[in-house]
Amino acid sequence: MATVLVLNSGSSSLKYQLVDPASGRSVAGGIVERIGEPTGSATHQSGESETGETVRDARVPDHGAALRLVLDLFDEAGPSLADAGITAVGHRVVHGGAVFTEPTLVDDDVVAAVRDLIPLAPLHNPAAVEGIEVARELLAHLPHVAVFDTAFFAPLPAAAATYALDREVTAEHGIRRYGFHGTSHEFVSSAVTAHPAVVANLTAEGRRPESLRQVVLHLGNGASASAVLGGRPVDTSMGFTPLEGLVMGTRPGDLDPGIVFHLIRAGLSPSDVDTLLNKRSGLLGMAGANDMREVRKLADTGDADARLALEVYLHRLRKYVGAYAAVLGGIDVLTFTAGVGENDHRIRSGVVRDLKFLGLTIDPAANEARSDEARVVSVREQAAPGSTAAALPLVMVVPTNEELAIARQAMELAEG
Ligand SMILES: Nc1ncnc2c1ncn2[C@@H]1O[C@H](COP(=O)(O)OP(=O)(O)O)[C@@H](O)[C@H]1O
Ligand SMILES: CC(=O)OP(=O)(O)O
Ligand SMILES: [Mg+2]
Repeated sequence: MATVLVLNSGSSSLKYQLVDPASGRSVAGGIVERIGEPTGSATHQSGESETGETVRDARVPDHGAALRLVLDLFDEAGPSLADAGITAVGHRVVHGGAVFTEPTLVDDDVVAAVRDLIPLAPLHNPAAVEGIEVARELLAHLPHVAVFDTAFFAPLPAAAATYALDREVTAEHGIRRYGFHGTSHEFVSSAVTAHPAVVANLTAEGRRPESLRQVVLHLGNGASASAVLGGRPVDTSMGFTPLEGLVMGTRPGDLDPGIVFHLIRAGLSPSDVDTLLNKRSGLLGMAGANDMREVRKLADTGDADARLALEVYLHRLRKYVGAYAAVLGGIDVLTFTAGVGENDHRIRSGVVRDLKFLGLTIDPAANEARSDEARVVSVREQAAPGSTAAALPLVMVVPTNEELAIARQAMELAEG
């Protein structure tokens, strides 16, 4: 067996998985949480069953310490990394700027370039740099591959990627829409294109996959939407940084830039505003909790702030789906993914409920059923007489797997 160790360094967490890219199986994995806070914890899963779980509470000062803890957990709870057939380490890097549009073998120059991009992704790139540096030290015998969130969106059409600013300023500062969560948008939109219900529809209608119009909603702690035509991105909601677009756990998404100047003139420093927008806004700012499960709980007990936060969240989503329907000239498949998108059926029905004019529907039983599989949750009208496939447009739930996508790309590059 040949495996890849995938590291996803977040601002305060380190997620990791040992993946067999050939079978898609996750051999082991886990998460170190609350890095840099007074109390941290690690949860390590040494197999696919719940029983193989080891939990360790400890203060974890930085991402280097987190990786050391992970390697200790592999030593103690297994599986042994020495016998796991690791061929590469894959690193998720959020911002690749204009420099990185493909998975890249890491050397000192690559680390330096990722460090130079820190101002564009202050919540994400510092952790990636730290994770890569420590991993290269502790796992020096292995090739390290960086996979960038921005890569999938590099071919965005100029009309979507360009900000309507002074062209000299945009050129001098590299200002454009880069887009993020690209590994997830690519993985999910490809899974949709290959899904039997979609293939059957295209065949029944005599259409080629190149004409498939998709909107993908990646709703996790960070959240983004993409419009994808025949597998190529044509628009996305995150922009120069991962701040723009949808309402997120701690980020506001779209915002009048005039608010920033107003707050600075009112006495906040640029770094205060940065912290406000990256860490204290979104669901957390409006409702006091960044986790959708907690916001729901509060709303269900009648908390007015939480109810408003949910309305703002849904309103923004409907706006983007409508906008992307206009960009694509219609929607064939609307897909929900990531923590909120995969698990919260009320968000899904809340988005689709008012989009009947686009032909989008929701089947309550299918929508509320629990499953880890890619599935159709819209009403299953027949695509053609005698066909078992539901007619387009479809609403789908497709679990994302950024780790598997990174593992495949890292393996491909490492094996040359
Ligand atoms: N059962 C659930 N119902 C609603 N929301 C959920 C559920 N499980 C997880 N979430 C949401 O998903 C988020 C995490 O999503 P995830 O895709 O793992 O994000 P990230 O990769 O950004 O950490 C949580 O913050 C929470 O808001
Ligand atoms: C780019 C981004 O927002 O990533 P995450 O959702 O992991 O915070
Ligand atoms: Mg994520």
